[in-house]
Amino acid sequence: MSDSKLREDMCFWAASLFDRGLTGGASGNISVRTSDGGLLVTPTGVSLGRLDPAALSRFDAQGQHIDGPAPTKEMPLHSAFYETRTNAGAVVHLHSTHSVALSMLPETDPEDAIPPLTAYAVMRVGKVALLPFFVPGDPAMADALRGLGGRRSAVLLANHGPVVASKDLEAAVFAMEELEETAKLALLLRGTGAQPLRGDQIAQVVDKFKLDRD
Ligand SMILES: O=C(CO)COP(=O)(O)O
Ligand SMILES: [Zn+2]
Repeated sequence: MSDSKLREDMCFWAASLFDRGLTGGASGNISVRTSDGGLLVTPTGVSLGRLDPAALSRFDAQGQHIDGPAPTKEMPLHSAFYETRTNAGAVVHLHSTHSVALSMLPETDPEDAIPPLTAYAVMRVGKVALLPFFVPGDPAMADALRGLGGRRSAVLLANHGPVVASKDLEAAVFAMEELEETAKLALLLRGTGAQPLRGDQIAQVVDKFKLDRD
């Protein structure tokens, strides 16, 4: 995909996420792999609702900032995803309300923070690791992600928000939408006795769509 199309797509999806209330103010950030092995990254301190395609941060394949404004302060976290999941083509981080709420509940399983309630949660999100709280921009967040060895495509930062990596930007946005909707369902259903999918039902989905879920 051309650099200019990637820039347009980033602005389109960022505005779409912002307009749907999935992240507010100047929260959240996005990065996308370019065809030369570099990255296009949202600048720090900007609203995802008002990105300018001509004002994105650009990195080369060696990870050097080559032009555009200063990148998101979560660059170490984004880089850690690309390092550990070599087929990742995009990373999206938001402060979406229901996921943030779930990250604080004592019953949230740190190994499986977004329960497998629906087939699409299993297909698009998989198991989500809950990482501890870090101050935004702390490079220790990247070390915690590296500790997962690339086994998870999505993580939930405690008291902060979700981060998703996928093969391209559209897939990362779709996975993020599914993650947030599943977190919303989990909160709505709290205390009702509603059942997540059983192990054998998850296995059917994993088998049919040839997923990797360990
Ligand atoms: O969500 C954010 C920090 O976690 C937003 O930070 P940036 O504006 O630096 O991208
Ligand atoms: Zn954040």
